Amino acid sequence: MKSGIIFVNLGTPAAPNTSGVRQFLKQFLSDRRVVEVPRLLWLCILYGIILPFRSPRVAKAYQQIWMNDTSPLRYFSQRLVDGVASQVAERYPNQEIELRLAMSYGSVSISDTVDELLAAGCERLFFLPLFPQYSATTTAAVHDEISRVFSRRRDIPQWSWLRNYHNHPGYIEALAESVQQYWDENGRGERLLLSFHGIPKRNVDLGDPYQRHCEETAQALATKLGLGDEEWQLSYQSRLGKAEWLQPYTDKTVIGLATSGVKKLDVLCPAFAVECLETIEEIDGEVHEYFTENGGEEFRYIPCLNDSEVHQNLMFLLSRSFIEEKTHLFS
Ligand SMILES: C=CC1=C(C)c2cc3[nH]c(cc4nc(cc5[nH]c(cc1n2)c(C)c5CCC(=O)O)C(CCC(=O)O)=C4C)c(C)c3C=C
Ligand SMILES: [Fe+2]
Ligand SMILES: [Fe+2]
Repeated sequence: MKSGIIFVNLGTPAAPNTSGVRQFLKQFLSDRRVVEVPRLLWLCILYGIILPFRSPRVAKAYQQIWMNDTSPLRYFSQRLVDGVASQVAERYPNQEIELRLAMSYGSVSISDTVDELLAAGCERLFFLPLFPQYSATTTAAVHDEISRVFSRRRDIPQWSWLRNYHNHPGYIEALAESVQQYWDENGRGERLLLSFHGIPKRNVDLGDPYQRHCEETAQALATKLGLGDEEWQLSYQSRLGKAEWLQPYTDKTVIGLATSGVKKLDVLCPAFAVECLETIEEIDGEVHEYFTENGGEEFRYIPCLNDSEVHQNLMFLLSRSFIEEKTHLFS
């Protein structure tokens, strides 16, 4: 029986220009899972302020980081999936398994990817959102889209998904290995800052487990690296709008560390499977500058897992339970 594995990332503009970014932001920020502000008020803010003013500014930022004719997010995600596909082909030579990358927003959509795999004869599908920590803003949005796609079909295939892997030993090990390798090559900073993408605090108050997942990832990684409480810190980045988001904020934390005399700071962004605008431009750009402007000397950004071998191995490991699952034998 032919199977399909669909890795899902957030999405990225089709082109690094104002119209490409506008189209991407429009789709992304219209999703009720992402923004829970009352609809009419939000549409006024989105169409009156965010789309006209933010799109050209963000387009410039994407131009700075665009690589190999695409965004780093798509580039590294695709290379990661290609690497896992090679491993799967090698380890399961007698099984027909197709691997694809799809995006929650922009192309290639989850809907087109499912259509393609079903047309190719896949009878079971596995979705693996590249969000280690569950949040309704990202993971549930993927689930909504999967449900929407199947709601239009009469014959729904056997399908499953991986909801989260924030404390999977393989994920913690992969992060620890990546940090340790960075330290082996560059020495250690005075402090390790673990900066996660933020969400509004209200979402957590209403039951989103994201903050707990981030804390569990951070604690497990610190334990794996043998770090004492004074040697690491957790913070939340990428706040948008005026409402309170999860605290402490990354920018304020970094300024605080610099002004309190930390000269050499290591920074890792564990919520991002691969490099993107929020890591390259925001963390290694803006936040990096805040550190040096306030007395810090070395801001050392540790890259995401990207398309590294440890990351490919982790994704292979996370896919294996689906590949070897026996439920399809009953159909
Ligand atoms: C409005 C609120 C936003 C929430 C909530 C949010 C949650 C969230 N996002 C990611 C991962 C990524 N976000 C990225 C870009 C991005 N995010 C928001 C807003 C929210 N994100 C915006 C407006 C943008 C676009 C850039 C900008 O205008 O600043 C990206 C990068 C995409 C790329 O192509 O590089 C990622 C990845 C997570 C994990 C998350 C909640 C847990
Ligand atoms: Fe985001
Ligand atoms: Fe941002």
